[in-house]
Amino acid sequence: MIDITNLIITHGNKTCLQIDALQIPQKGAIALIGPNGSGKTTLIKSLTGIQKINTQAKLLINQKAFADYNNKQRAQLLGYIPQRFNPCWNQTVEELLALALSRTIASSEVMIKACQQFELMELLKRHWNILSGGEQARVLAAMAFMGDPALLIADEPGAALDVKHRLQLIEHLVAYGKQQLAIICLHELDLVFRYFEKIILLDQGKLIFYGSTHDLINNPLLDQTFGVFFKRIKQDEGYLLYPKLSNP
Ligand SMILES: Nc1ncnc2c1ncn2[C@@H]1O[C@H](COP(=O)(O)OP(=O)(O)OP(=O)(O)O)[C@@H](O)[C@H]1O
Repeated sequence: MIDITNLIITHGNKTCLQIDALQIPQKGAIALIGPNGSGKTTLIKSLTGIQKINTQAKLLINQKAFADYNNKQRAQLLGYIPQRFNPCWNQTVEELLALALSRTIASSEVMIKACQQFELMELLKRHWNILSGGEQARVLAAMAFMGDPALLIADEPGAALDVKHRLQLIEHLVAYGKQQLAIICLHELDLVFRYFEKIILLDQGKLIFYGSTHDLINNPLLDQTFGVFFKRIKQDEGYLLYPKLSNP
């Protein structure tokens, strides 16, 4: 479903992202991880068409470059939960959801379902700029899910959420990956190794691992990349990672 070759993103003389080849199938929930500045958001911006890519690169989503889709097709193709969002003016939650709905072919029932799913009913008349960070994150998630996109991308969607809403959102995203493709950038490695079956690991702009969580968990690459020593604690549902700065 996603086919990337020769992707190089530079800013000034710094190469911020270089991916020689990466193919991702059309279903699954994939965690995108890496230290600060490793290129995760740059990859997400490349996938969502926000970042201009080099002319030699091939970046295809369902065999077509993002630029070759029209606006309506893009809305059905892609749902995006950004790290930060500022609406053009200070709209209400209801207006924002209606705007997102108008870009899809979904019925208004889908909007009601999204409101229930993300506990937005009480917030519908509230304006964006008075919402808390976590409330804003739930609105963005609802907007992205409503179109039932083939590809759902989330950039640190749980960062502002309390523990319950964070788990709910991660579970929605992972469940979404059973039918469609969801790529989620996150720093909470415990959640990664508990919920996700596949991982993309970036370091200093390079793709250094793409594969199963099972293959990465005991790989020293994980410790080297993050510059810490992880104690891996096996749980029924996955692994808890306990990081230390020095080798115990
Ligand atoms: N417009 C830009 N101009 C210059 N440098 C940029 C620009 N955008 C990104 N970078 C640099 O590219 C590198 C990768 O940035 P990116 O935001 O993709 O990292 P990240 O992995 O998402 O980091 P974080 O975990 O901190 O969010 C960083 O060193 C960043 O400073």
